Amino acid sequence: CPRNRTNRPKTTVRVVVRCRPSNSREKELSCREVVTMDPGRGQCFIHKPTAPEQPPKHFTFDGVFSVITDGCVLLQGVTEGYNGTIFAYGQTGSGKSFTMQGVSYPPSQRGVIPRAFEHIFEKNAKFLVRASFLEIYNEEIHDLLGQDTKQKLELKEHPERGVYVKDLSMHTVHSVAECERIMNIGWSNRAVETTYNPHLSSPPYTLLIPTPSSGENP
Ligand SMILES: Nc1ncnc2c1ncn2[C@@H]1O[C@H](COP(=O)(O)OP(=O)(O)OP(=O)(O)O)[C@@H](O)[C@H]1O
Repeated sequence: CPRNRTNRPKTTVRVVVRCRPSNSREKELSCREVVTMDPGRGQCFIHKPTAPEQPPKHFTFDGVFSVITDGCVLLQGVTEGYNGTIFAYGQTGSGKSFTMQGVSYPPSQRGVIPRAFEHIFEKNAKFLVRASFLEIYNEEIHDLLGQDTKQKLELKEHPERGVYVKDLSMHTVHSVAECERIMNIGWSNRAVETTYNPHLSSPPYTLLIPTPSSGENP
């Protein structure tokens, strides 16, 4: 992507598309894959299966991935003191959770979150890291790491801190393993398993908020 002299991306918002392979249900239904990717050009092509002679529609993004990328560009900014957010957007079952969490084996399929944790705790990096994990479901906020995950939390605004969630628990983490432990607790406390649940009018949104601040990690 275009970069300035400090090697930071020029734009503050980058849109990256990831395409997942067909799952077993789609294979059983004999669904055809209609999306192809050109990661080199950051392009994504949609083919019309009923008219293969027609040129595909193409769309250009900041990045296009058929495999997981890491969050290092974002984390580089965070460790320099900037705020950063990864916003995973897509219809249910499109692969948001998989992209963020991934699987530990094969290593190429590890998610953005564990890769980002490793980047924060990599050799020589000294940060105090606290993490929160919340879910927004039916316009209610729940703390996935709180004592009572069913308790509704309130969104507040502070003149200096900005927007924050009142009483959201923060957990100090010292290692990648601790981050993974709390991430797993958070995932298991989610309200519902949403993939392929067409009856949900309002799907839940899950936010993991690691907060590095300068200073020794005690
Ligand atoms: N890149 C991928 N490679 C292999 N399997 C994938 C990939 N992406 C997603 N999947 C699989 O597809 C299924 C749906 O993915 P996932 O649960 O991440 O979707 P989602 O967008 O988070 O859905 P929801 O909004 O319903 O929570 C899962 O079984 C997941 O393992």
